[in-house]
Amino acid sequence: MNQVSTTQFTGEGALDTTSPVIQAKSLDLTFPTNDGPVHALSDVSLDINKGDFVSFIGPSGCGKTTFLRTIAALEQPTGGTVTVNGMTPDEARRARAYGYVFQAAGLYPWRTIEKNIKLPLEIMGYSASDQQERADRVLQLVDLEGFGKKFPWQLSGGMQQRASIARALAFDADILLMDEPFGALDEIVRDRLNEELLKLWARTEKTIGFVTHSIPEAVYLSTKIVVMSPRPGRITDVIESDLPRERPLEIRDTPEFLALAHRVREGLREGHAYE
Ligand SMILES: Nc1ncnc2c1ncn2[C@@H]1O[C@H](COP(=O)(O)OP(=O)(O)OP(=O)(O)O)[C@@H](O)[C@H]1O
Repeated sequence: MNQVSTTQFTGEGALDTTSPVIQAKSLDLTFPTNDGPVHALSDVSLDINKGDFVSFIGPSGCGKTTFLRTIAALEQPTGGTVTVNGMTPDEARRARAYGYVFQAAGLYPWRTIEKNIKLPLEIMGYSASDQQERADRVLQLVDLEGFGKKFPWQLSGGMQQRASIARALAFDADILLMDEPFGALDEIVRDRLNEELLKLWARTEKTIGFVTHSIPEAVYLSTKIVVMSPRPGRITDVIESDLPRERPLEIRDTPEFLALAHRVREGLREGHAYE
């Protein structure tokens, strides 16, 4: 049977909706340092499709952040290629193809939450009314309605991290890159934010790349779990999750969840055996 083509054409050129949103091919990255070269990524190839929630898990220093930063044009690969929506990472950054959420919320303490969200929009020259409309909408998306006039220090750590997610969403980018956004939070707050992030993902249909150290977090959130080896970071396993998209926290006690967690743990162990 002939496959129906879903290729669409836009004014800016062809956009093939069947091709991956993010595609890494044989990516290699070595940092030159005073103590000699640090080989951070080795032969990393990966396809991320539209609407995927992809987690990256691996030991400390294996290159998870470096991989995310390469996608975001914050690092230059020394070999191989990455494309984002068919563009180079640099072009994708200029096209505002993604929002980036860092480990620390990184909010300016002297600006209110609303003004923190508006800052990048201000720099980009959005009109005052557009800024306001966007700030209101994203505050609602992360359940921070009514907190826009507060200063960061008036909010809990979890709320600050939600504000930083709101800031990353303000551009309406289809891709959200998140580097251990909940790593510094306690378990209970982290659980709640994980639940909220899944709801946000379902509502907005974003494509998400998410770095974590936590096996349960990776399994709970992801449609695809990418297991990496110790430095130089290589991909040792890509696990497609068959869990339903709607996931109450209790799903973590099911045999299906535990089987996935087991496979991730085994993948991490095997990665260590390479050293
Ligand atoms: N700008 C840089 N210059 C030199 N070395 C770097 C640079 N950035 C990262 N590295 C090194 O590259 C390796 C990969 O770092 P990266 O932060 O990507 O790892 P990670 O898996 O995200 O670690 P963690 O889980 O601890 O955050 C590490 O050894 C790190 O020290």
